Amino acid sequence: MKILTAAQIRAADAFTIAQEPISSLDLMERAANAVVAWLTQRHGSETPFFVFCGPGNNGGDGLAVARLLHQRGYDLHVFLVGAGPKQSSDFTQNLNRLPQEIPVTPVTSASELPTALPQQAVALDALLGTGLTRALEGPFAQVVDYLNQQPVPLVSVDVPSGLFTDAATPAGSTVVQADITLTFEQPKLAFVLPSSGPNVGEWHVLPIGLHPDFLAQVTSPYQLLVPENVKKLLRPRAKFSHKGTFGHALLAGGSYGKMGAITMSSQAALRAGVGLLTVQVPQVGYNILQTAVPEAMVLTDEQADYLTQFPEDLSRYQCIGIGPGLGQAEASGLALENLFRQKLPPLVLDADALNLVASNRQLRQHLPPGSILTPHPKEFERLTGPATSDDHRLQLLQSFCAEHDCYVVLKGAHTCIGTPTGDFYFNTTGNPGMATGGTGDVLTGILTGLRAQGYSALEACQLGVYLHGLAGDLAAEALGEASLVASDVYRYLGAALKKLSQNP
Ligand SMILES: NC(=O)C1=CN([C@@H]2O[C@H](COP(=O)(O)OP(=O)(O)OC[C@H]3O[C@@H](n4cnc5c(N)ncnc54)[C@H](OP(=O)(O)O)[C@@H]3O)[C@@H](O)[C@H]2O)[C@@H](O)CC1
Ligand SMILES: [K+]
Repeated sequence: MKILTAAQIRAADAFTIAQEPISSLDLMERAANAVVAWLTQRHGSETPFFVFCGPGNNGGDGLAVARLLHQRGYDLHVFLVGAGPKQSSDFTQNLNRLPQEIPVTPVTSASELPTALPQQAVALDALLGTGLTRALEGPFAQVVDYLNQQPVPLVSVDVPSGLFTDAATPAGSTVVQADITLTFEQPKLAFVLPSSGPNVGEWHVLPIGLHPDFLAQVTSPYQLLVPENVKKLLRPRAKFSHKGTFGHALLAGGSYGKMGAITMSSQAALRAGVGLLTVQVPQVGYNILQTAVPEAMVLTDEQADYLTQFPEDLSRYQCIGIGPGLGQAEASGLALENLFRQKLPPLVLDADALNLVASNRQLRQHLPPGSILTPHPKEFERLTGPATSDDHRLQLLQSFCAEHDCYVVLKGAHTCIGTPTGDFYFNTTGNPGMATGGTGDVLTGILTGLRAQGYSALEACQLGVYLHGLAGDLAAEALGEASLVASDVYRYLGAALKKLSQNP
């Protein structure tokens, strides 16, 4: 699903109005109906709604929602901020359509607001949407501060007011802290970035029938990984297939005290469906691997406690995953240098393999093209230098992927896949329960397992990142977020694969 800029959404809106055709007022009515359908499914008519409207079309949406909720028997209170000469014509028409019984309070300062909203109420933020041109101040900022302090669910229409959708929101500015954001047709970039995402709360995309021709032809480097698209990547397993059909992966890593990491990667590669798995570990890992992962073949290093070599014949492997539990011994770095000089199958690099690459220019310069790197933000900044903002981080991601012709899976609440062509894919699965040691090792195993099966680097990233999060979601559903551990993620990988393949 494409993530569009405010300008592209305005163009989609204009195209739909001209081509469907539909009046802008009727399109607003459609948007309002979508919001009302969502709200009435979750809140009974005993819930009073307090609707805060700005002067533009976001405020117009709020007024239409208020009228439609009133028609369905809800108790409504409307507050207007900034109405006057600037109000849009659809706002004015919806204000005129508002039934007399709904109390309307114009607000020029916070002192005109009720001391506190009743606890059973829901507040609707329809102050400003995609038409925001500057940081909030005056009555807008006061009302937003007030709303952020109310002990009631705060639902933003389209965008939390004060949040810039596709540019950095100025530091320290006042922004609605929404519990829920109901956004129209397409998600916005600010929703998936770490500094603005928390303002959006839980967000839902409500389709409002913007013209499919426009949405099909508009281009965006930013995409969301959604099940409908990810599912298409899955390859069914044919009846006459055998273990050789599904590739042979090599995982290399582990060191004294860190054998769990490579063990979990191994489990995950197998659960991701790889045909054969060989694991290269230091001697200390031999018994551990053979016992914990009997399905894997194990090769041991000359060294007892850390890796100093890779197998000589690499031609039998369709993908090599390196890094989980590796440690940063100098000899391990040298082994990587030697490896990068060879003709190699596709690589997945994680954890200490990334730290070794970050601290060694040689390694960075000889990074094999087409590799997949899976850093968390700190590891990423070790590779690229510090990011000063979310936007800057995306720029660094784009230039790193282009320069090294590689794929970077930048881990986070909405993990972002960067590609050599400058595209970004944001994940939609996963939960805070997965912020626990070892989930990254599981991801490395999944990616290695998929890549070895013949999925392209981009396909493996999209499928792997989505399934990893989905497995975490299924595990959290069964066990709760707090108790979730990394091994739960690979244990639920089968269920995730099944769920994705059955997605309608
Ligand atoms: N996409 C779609 O298809 C559909 C979109 N729809 C809805 O339309 C919304 C976009 O509407 P919109 O363009 O009228 O902009 P909106 O956000 O209401 O604000 C503009 C007004 O605010 C003002 N203003 C700006 N910044 C300000 C500030 N900091 N402090 C104070 N004032 C500020 C600005 O005037 P300015 O002062 O900048 O000249 C102008 O008066 C969108 O989010 C969605 O809800 C649906 O109805 C149906 C279909
Ligand atoms: K809003």
